[in-house]
Amino acid sequence: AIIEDGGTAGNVVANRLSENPDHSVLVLEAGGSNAGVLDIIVPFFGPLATPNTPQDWNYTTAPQVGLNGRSVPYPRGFVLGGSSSVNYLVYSRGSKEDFDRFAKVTEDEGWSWDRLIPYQRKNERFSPPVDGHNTTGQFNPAVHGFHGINTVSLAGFPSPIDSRVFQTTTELEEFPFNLDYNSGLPIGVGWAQSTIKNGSRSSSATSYLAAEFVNRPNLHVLLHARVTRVLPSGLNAFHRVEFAQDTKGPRYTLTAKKEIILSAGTVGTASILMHSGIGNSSTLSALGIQPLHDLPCVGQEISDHDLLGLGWLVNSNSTTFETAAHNATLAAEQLAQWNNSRTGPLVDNPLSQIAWLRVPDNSSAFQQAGDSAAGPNSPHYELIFANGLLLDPPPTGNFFSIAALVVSPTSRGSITLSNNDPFSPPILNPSLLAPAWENYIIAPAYVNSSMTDAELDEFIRQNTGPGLHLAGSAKMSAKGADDGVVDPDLIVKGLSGLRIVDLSVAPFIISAHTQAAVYMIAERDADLIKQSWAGNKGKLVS
Ligand SMILES: Cc1cc2nc3c(=O)[nH]c(=O)nc-3n(C[C@H](O)[C@H](O)[C@H](O)COP(=O)(O)OP(=O)(O)OC[C@H]3O[C@@H](n4cnc5c(N)ncnc54)[C@H](O)[C@@H]3O)c2cc1C
Repeated sequence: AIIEDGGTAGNVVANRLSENPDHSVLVLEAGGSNAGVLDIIVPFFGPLATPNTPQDWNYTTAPQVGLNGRSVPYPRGFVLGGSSSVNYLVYSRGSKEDFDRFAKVTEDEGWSWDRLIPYQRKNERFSPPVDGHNTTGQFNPAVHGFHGINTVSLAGFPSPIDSRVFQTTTELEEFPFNLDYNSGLPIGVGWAQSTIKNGSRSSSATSYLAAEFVNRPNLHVLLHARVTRVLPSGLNAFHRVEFAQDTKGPRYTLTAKKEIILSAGTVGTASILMHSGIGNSSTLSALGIQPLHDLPCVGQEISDHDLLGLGWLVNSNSTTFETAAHNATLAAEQLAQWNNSRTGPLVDNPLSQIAWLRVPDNSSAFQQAGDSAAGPNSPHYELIFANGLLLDPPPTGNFFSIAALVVSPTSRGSITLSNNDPFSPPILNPSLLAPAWENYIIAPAYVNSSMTDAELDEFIRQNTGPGLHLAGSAKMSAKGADDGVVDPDLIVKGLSGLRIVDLSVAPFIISAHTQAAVYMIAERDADLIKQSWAGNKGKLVS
């Protein structure tokens, strides 16, 4: 099999398929190695890994109507491990209802929460935090996997805001305590869980392609290999892939004996499909691309979360980010501590608690826009609490920050091509904050603001950016459905030899950060692939 590409999902599939020595697997990854890149490895530096770095695709969105016409950077991992190598490490699965909705629209119970639990466990190796503190009361062991491949942990360095955030849960009933937001019932305030192993990032590259796996003789990884197209191999069959190192270099072609598995992420997968002639035939013809398979849903109805970061000046000098940002000697000491013993403030990503919340049931937003969440136990918005101002704090002052995200958006955007050159970036329109509903959700988080509604609206539009969880450019739908791009087994509708395994297949964006969902999707589909290759449809082969 040829797997394009070595991202979050791609490496899962590569690992699982190469468990069988009879399967030969090649991973083609456009970016370079994740090894030795400090901003990737050190959890606290995660937000520095993008944007505009060598490991970022460096996309910029089209002007966003909801953001007063602003275009904003849209990072995606351009490196082995894909976005799992550059993300902010939050591990959140979403609600049970999110996945039960997947099962309903695809008419495949296999995508339901209950049926995905074994795949959560195959992925997750829940491990103690590096400082070895007593984690009783910080998570629910009953809902975690302890023997998987990808390490998940709680914070390993205490923060002065910890007790204050949880004090709120005893004082204000709209912020209830939730022992574990990864139970399928996320509503409330809980301890953040993150993809951290012994004080370093755990990505799909460090876990699923760890030495014991990547050294298998039947697993090959080719870096700096940019897939330009998938090519037909017969009537309605695509088993060939074309790739190149750069725009002027030669194009190479390889043929997969079994399948090509496209895992280039929501942006990359839609782009490759369309450059291959798979998409809306009339739009592709107009760009000079020969249409080969009419699938108008490719690149359509994508969605992302909206993120608004806010900071408050505080009368404390113990905020983690500013103390180091204002003091180069301290920053060097922290890095030395991390280097020497994998302890200290750099062992964590810069957040300790997360709240997943719903707009009150009596909000007028429901009358105007309906309920965008997957169900009554799924959040509309999220608050992330952090002990400092993320990125470039002012030269003086200490801050507390809250990032607010709309996690059940109604807005839908698109990915389209601007020309027929596979090396040109696509036109990326996540349609952030477009319908009024998104503002209704973000605004209640700040009801105490002294701003007028109009001023608040303007502030939100000027300061909101992407949640970076873009999903749904190659949606799965029920077999035989008129819409969608892939069937529930993730094979491209109407074709053989071509499967898509990444977040592009999500029929809805989930109400959580998305890497855990990608791991679940990939683990399940790896099993489906093994079943179909074994010609043994009823039985799991793993
Ligand atoms: C900055 C940032 C912060 C985030 N923070 C979080 C977080 O804290 N928690 C969370 O859960 N989620 C977070 N996310 C989102 C999450 O990481 C992604 O949803 C998830 O990793 C997507 O997985 P994927 O397999 O669909 O795509 P990716 O992991 O992006 O993988 C796609 C891979 O395909 C490669 N590729 C693309 N096109 C080609 C081509 N033409 N040829 C060859 N290779 C190609 C890419 O280089 C990449 O390696 C964040 C994302 C970003 C970018």
